[in-house]
Amino acid sequence: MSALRESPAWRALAEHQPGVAQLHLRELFARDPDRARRFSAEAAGWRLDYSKHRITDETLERLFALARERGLEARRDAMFAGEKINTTEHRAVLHVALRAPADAVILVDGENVVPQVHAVLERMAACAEQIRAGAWLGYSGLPIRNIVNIGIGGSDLGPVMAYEALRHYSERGLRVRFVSNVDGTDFAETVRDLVPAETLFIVSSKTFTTLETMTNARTAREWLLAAAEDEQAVRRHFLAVSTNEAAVNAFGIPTEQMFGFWDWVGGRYSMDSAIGLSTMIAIGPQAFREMLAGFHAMDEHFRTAPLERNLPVIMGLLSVWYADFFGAGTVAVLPYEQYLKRFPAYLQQLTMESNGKHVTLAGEGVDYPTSPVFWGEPGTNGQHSFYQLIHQGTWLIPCDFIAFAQTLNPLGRHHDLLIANVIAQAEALARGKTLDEVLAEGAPPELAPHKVFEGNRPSSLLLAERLTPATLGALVALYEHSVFTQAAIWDINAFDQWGVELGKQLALRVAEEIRTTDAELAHDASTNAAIAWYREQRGRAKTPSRRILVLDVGGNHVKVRLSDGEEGFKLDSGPDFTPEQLLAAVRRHVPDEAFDLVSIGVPAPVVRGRIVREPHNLGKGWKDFDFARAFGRPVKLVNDAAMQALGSYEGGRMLFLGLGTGLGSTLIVDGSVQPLELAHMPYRKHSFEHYVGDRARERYGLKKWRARVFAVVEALRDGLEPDYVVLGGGNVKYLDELPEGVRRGDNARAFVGGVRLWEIAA
Ligand SMILES: O=P(O)(O)OC[C@H]1O[C@](O)(CO)[C@@H](O)[C@@H]1O
Repeated sequence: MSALRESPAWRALAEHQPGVAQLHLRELFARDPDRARRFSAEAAGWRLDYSKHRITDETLERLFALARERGLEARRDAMFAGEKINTTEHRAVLHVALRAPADAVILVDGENVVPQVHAVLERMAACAEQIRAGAWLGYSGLPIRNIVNIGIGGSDLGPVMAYEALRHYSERGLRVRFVSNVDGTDFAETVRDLVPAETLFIVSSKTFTTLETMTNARTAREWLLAAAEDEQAVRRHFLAVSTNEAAVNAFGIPTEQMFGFWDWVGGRYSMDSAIGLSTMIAIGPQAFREMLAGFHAMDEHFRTAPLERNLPVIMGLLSVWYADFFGAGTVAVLPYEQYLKRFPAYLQQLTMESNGKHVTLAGEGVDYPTSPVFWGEPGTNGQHSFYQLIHQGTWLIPCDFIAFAQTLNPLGRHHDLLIANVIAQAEALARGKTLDEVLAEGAPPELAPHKVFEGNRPSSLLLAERLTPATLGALVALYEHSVFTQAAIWDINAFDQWGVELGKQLALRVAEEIRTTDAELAHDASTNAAIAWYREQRGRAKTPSRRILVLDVGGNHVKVRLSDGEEGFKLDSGPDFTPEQLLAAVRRHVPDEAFDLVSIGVPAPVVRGRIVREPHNLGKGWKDFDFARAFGRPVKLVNDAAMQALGSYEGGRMLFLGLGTGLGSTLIVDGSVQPLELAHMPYRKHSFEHYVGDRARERYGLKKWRARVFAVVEALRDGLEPDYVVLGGGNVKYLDELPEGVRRGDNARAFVGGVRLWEIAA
């Protein structure tokens, strides 16, 4: 038998448990009207009501005795002193140093680490301010507006949770997203509507070797370079958070753009280190510091409060009580706060990667359950899902209810109802409903047993005034130290994670066996069969085909090109050209099986994929023509200028003017194409097109035409306030100079636009 099970305090608890197991919470409350007050404690803005637990004063005394016997206080002090308590990795465990005030002194190997922490925080703050002010520019000169954190585990869950939790305090002009899974869908869906020129990636990885993160980071690099076409762009669009400078540099991220942390910060304890850079960019340095202050307040409470009033200690001991003495295998975490929707997922790594261990610090097998499974969903959604089992199922599931007095989004009675629900759920779980009560309500006898609630289901109520950066920091620290307390009792190492290694190693081996399709398989029969199945399926599977036929229809020609073909070619069009002629010409030149999708740019106004007026410079029959039917393929129709514009687009708000037979015009705002038809709008004595179209150039001569183009650009720039203007179309070649700040488009970009039509909103 293990030393823990043989210890006097453990034995005392084991002897005491059957008596407590007989007691009902109804009875305990009835006996002691002061129970709620006596079994509540406060710290760092949080109030823990633990009166609805299946405990008596004696239980608590025995649990605190266990904590003392296991040397909890000494272990805690060793952590704060920077001792190498992560014995299997020979590391100190100092996430508490990440939130220590600047004048604190915490030594690791004789060196005070606090100044390093604050130096990194200052660099993070400078970077975050620059991005928030719109002063960090991407390769095309536009400000960064999208932040994508690439990381996994502790390099993802903390940042995601904190961003969601503190969204209310975030800069809404920035889009902050997270990619973690090696499943390509995660990356693809995350960047789907983002413009590379405005997107900054933060590659967050302590080791900078994690398979998932590095695979996603390389894909992000390719995605950026497909648009930027210049390696130099990587510097402007990538930051790194890591302890591995050499690997960061090898990726192409300079050291000035790397934010470091230290081996004494565990991944799941790192959301307040540089790993929180995305959080800081979202909420700003000041709010980030408030969050750190909240963490620190709870750290100080844990470090100094007597065990009997110490929130993390009480929570940790209760966890041990249920896991080891009631056989409760899980704990439900139920935040009644929508902003905390990712908190249960975050806690899963914190609790289970920390305390899901099977040997003691000395390497001996444990003969008692260690970490329970943590899970949960925000209230009230869970009530309409799994609460049934908590109320009437056969498992004992202690619950942590989390709620705030004030909502950040006051809306009618919503918050009163939310809080009424959390209070009522805790009451219902504790109290239950007896058979007599059910019958007294008039339930038919045969139905009565179904309506009985045993009650006596334990829960904690964690309450704070308001969700702020500080209360969030304190909440996370509360759970961190609760985890520490449990590990101290169980005599396990909460700071290593050897359990994730075997799967990683085997995945590498299997990946290689999939790649080299003929390598002999030497796993068990089931594993061999799964690999063989995938090899076969993979060989057969056709990547969903997306070969796009792009048709750029103009007044004189139609340019034709296939997305997987070589050079494009031209067909003749003209003032009598009809859609039927277009179809016939395409069929003559392009085999039907050569494409799956069609993009068509037409010199006519197109609204929501429909031609709304016949083109001026072509024949009749274009409006309402059913191209999808005629081609037998999905077709996207767009105005020809819009198609070229889409190909020239580099983010932000772009006005595109196409100088050709007529005047094409398109505005693209944040990737969304806004149809415009400015050509025939009144301008001076005629219309815009009258002054800058092909006929005007022929009639008035180049000099006048150029001056008029400049005047039209100016007028439209004043009216539409774009970030930049691109002048495209065939006639842009007649302009030697361009108005200031205007870029020259390239006709060939129409093809790119045609392909992009299938990627972004139009
Ligand atoms: O930050 P890294 O080194 O990419 O590691 C990510 C995660 O992988 C683990 O090492 C194992 O899952 C976690 O502890 C860690 O949070």
